[in-house]
Amino acid sequence: MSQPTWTVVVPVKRLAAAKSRLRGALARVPHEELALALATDTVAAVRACPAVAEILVVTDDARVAAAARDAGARVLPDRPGAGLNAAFRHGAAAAGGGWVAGLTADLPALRPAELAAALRAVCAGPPGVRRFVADAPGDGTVLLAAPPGTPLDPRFGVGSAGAHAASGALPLVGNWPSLRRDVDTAADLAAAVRLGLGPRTAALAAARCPA
Ligand SMILES: Nc1nc2c(ncn2[C@@H]2O[C@H](COP(=O)(O)OP(=O)(O)OP(=O)(O)O)[C@@H](O)[C@H]2O)c(=O)[nH]1
Ligand SMILES: C=C(OP(=O)(O)O)C(=O)O
Repeated sequence: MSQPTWTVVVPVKRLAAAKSRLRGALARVPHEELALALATDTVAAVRACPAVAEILVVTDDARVAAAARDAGARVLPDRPGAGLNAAFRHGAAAAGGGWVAGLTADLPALRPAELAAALRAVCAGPPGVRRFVADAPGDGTVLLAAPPGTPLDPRFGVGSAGAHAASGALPLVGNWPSLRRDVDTAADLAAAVRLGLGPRTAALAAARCPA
């Protein structure tokens, strides 16, 4: 069987408001540069994943939109402007009915091979069932995936791993440290440094060690 090709939806908040818990994590690096680097490295890693046919970045930020287009993504406006899950639903609705995954934009250490392995595991799993990858601590979600004909039905937010499980999605259990390493805090950034950052975030971190 040939590998299905995926549409991956990546919502990104306006940079001025994004990643507020990370503010000040790299001394003298402007916060918006760091937030932009995280999203750019995430999108570049998705673009390098052979299972992915299209990336839909949902954002109202002009700098994010430009970087996303440069990295090969299609950009959608952040409609209806009602938060993260609404942005995921908007992207999924534009995806055209195939295999769809929602991914957070704060995965600067993401390795394309780990994303490919997770997407393969979805395809090999039970038909018609949504699957999710919990973040490294285990309570959040980095990836939610739905087969054709199954709504993505995102439940991202605090405690989203539990919310996704309660809504009928099944966890994926692979050893994918770079996929699970979302960066919300300075400590998360330090953990991502240890895994190996994408080039844009690495360039910022090289000058300034995270606290
Ligand atoms: N398009 C869009 N993306 C969002 C929205 N809210 C969060 N995101 C994105 O969703 C991903 C995960 O969200 P969080 O980790 O909570 O990121 P955040 O809200 O920027 O960070 P904090 O301010 O620290 O809570 C990040 O990549 C955000 O950019 C939203 O309202 N619209
Ligand atoms: C939005 C989420 O991410 P975070 O925990 O990074 O805020 C989530 O895990 O659903």
